[in-house]
Amino acid sequence: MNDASIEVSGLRKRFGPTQALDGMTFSVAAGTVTGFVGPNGAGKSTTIRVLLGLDYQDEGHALVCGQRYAALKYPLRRVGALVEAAALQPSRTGRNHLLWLARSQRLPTDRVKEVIDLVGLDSAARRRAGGYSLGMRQRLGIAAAMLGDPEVLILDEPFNGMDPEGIIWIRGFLRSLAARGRAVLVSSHLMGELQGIADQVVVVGRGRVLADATVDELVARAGSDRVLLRSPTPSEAAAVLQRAGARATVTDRGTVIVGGITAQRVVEVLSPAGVAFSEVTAQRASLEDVYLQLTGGATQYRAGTQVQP
Ligand SMILES: Nc1ncnc2c1ncn2[C@@H]1O[C@H](COP(=O)(O)OP(=O)(O)OP(=O)(O)O)[C@@H](O)[C@H]1O
Repeated sequence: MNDASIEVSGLRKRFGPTQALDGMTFSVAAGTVTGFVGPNGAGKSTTIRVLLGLDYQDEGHALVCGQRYAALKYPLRRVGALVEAAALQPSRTGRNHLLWLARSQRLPTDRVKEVIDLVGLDSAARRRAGGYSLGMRQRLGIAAAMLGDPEVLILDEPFNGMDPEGIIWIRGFLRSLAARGRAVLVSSHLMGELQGIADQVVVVGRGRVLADATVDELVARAGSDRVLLRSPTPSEAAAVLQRAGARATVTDRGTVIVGGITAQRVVEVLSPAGVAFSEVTAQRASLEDVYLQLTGGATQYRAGTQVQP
């Protein structure tokens, strides 16, 4: 395995009655962005905290750059992390916070100006960090993570509190890091945030990996590509398609959802049977659909209701 990487294997961790990690296993290669996604309580933060030596596993191992974080000689030069945007001294300016960090880690203070520019905090860097919005604090946290120009970046929910411009920025930023050979692990509880930036997606639930695949593989694995059909005689259309071996369901809006055959095949079946139709549209399963399928049984908490295990 390449040196600039993350390797998590068989991690188990219990907090009292809660099995937070239950055999968590995955790796992140250099030059890639890996999305780490799962519902609240799935074990993402605990995994990241163990990787960074902020918490200890009961079993398994968690390595960064081939070593335990605690064994790294110059950790900030090897691994940059964003774990808690709020960990700030509010009376300090953003710039002073970074200067203090750089000095305390024996990193060159010239780097402070570079990382401020890198994250677009130039205009706010001399203001007290206590007055920063959550999005600005996230940028400051990312600037801090970048101080040592590390090989590995681990970001826990960096999109939280970001406005649309910030989200676009962070997406481009993470891609550019991967293009420069960095290994990037980015957690999120929203799959959509990772579409278009993650090379690999590790979907987790209840402390273990539910899927570890590329975005395309995940969507294909779900096998839920569908065809939407509009016909003045939906029941007849559905019956003809079912006789041809397709799955066809008439919705309460009078459309027909067809599965198991392509849009072109739908046309080929309906036309000779004399069934009229006004629309035949191929619908690709979205990453969000796949995520919901994968994590449906692993969701611990949903808005307003607690789902029993
Ligand atoms: N210090 C702790 N003490 C007790 N239980 C904990 C502690 N830290 C985490 N847990 C529990 O472990 C489980 C995993 O939590 P974790 O924060 O790792 O999940 P997560 O995937 O990061 O979720 P979120 O998106 O909500 O941050 C949860 O059930 C959580 O309540």
